[in-house]
Amino acid sequence: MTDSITNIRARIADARREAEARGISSPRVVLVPTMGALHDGHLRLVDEAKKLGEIVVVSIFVNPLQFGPHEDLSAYPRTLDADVARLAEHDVHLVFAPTPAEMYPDGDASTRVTAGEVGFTFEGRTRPGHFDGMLTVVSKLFHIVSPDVAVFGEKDRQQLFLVKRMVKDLNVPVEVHGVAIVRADDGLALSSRNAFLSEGERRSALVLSAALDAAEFSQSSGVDAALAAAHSVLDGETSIDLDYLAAVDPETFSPVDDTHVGQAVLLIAARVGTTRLIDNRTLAVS
Ligand SMILES: Nc1ncnc2c1ncn2[C@@H]1O[C@H](COP(=O)(O)OP(=O)(O)OP(=O)(O)O)[C@@H](O)[C@H]1O
Ligand SMILES: CC(C)(CO)[C@@H](O)C(=O)[O-]
Ligand code: BAL
Repeated sequence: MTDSITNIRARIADARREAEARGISSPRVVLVPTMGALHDGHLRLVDEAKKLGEIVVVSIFVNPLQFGPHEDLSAYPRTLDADVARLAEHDVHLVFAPTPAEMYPDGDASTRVTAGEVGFTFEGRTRPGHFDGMLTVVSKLFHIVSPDVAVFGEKDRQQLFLVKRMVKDLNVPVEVHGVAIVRADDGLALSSRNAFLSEGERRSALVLSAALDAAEFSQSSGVDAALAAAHSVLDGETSIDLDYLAAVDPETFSPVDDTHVGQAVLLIAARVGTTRLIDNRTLAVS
């Protein structure tokens, strides 16, 4: 039996040959990396991927390397059969879903990609090692699939920043494309982890996007005013446990102060019950 790494490479090579036979001289391979439990946010990434190239590959792998010892690795939702069926309905047939043993035959990866300073802030501060694990697996996926383009969601804004920086720092020949956050009608950013929320917790979780809405409303008064507006929504909200609320420069991911003018990204992370959620909004501060 061939392993899924050998298999996906052969299937991508076949897809290239088929596209060339149809007269497409240099078909572009577009990779959408995911951890599965697919929702409409993932499918938006797939729709973007289809616009960016002729051969779309979706990877589904819950990467142990990016989970801390007390995080939700074992509980993380795994719905592979439903995911593959949903992708087939979207005309995506190249799904790379390796086992941990295929990705880490030695049980671990001694060689890692490190995220540097930004990897220790915000998500990285609460989840030490998370971004090294994430960049290491993304790097492996890039080597396995050899995509021309890779698509990531802006919901994981720090991740997108770090992947773009890795590609630049290491001269990886992949174009990284970001996709805007897909939200439910009530404003909650779609996330696989939303499946963990009870009805009440889901209602409480709406305060994250409400805080970002308030900040956006005040963006013309500067960074401090935007942060204060967000805090006024969060203050006294006992049903969530705020991890961070901060404004960063999208070019550097460094925190910005009230003198900052131009684009700033407001980041928020909070625990709702036992579920940790993140969200963000790009503001134009003046
Ligand atoms: N609501 C969303 N809008 C846009 N992109 C999204 C959204 N949710 C996830 N993505 C993107 O999909 C890709 C795969 O993410 P992942 O499989 O971890 O799903 P997730 O919903 O972010 O799950 P998690 O609960 O782990 O945060 C990432 O690039 C992520 O940013
Ligand atoms: C990019 C990724 C698939 C790497 O495991 C993961 O971090 C995710 O789903 O965002
Ligand atoms: N969606 C980012 C992957 C993670 O939380 O581990």
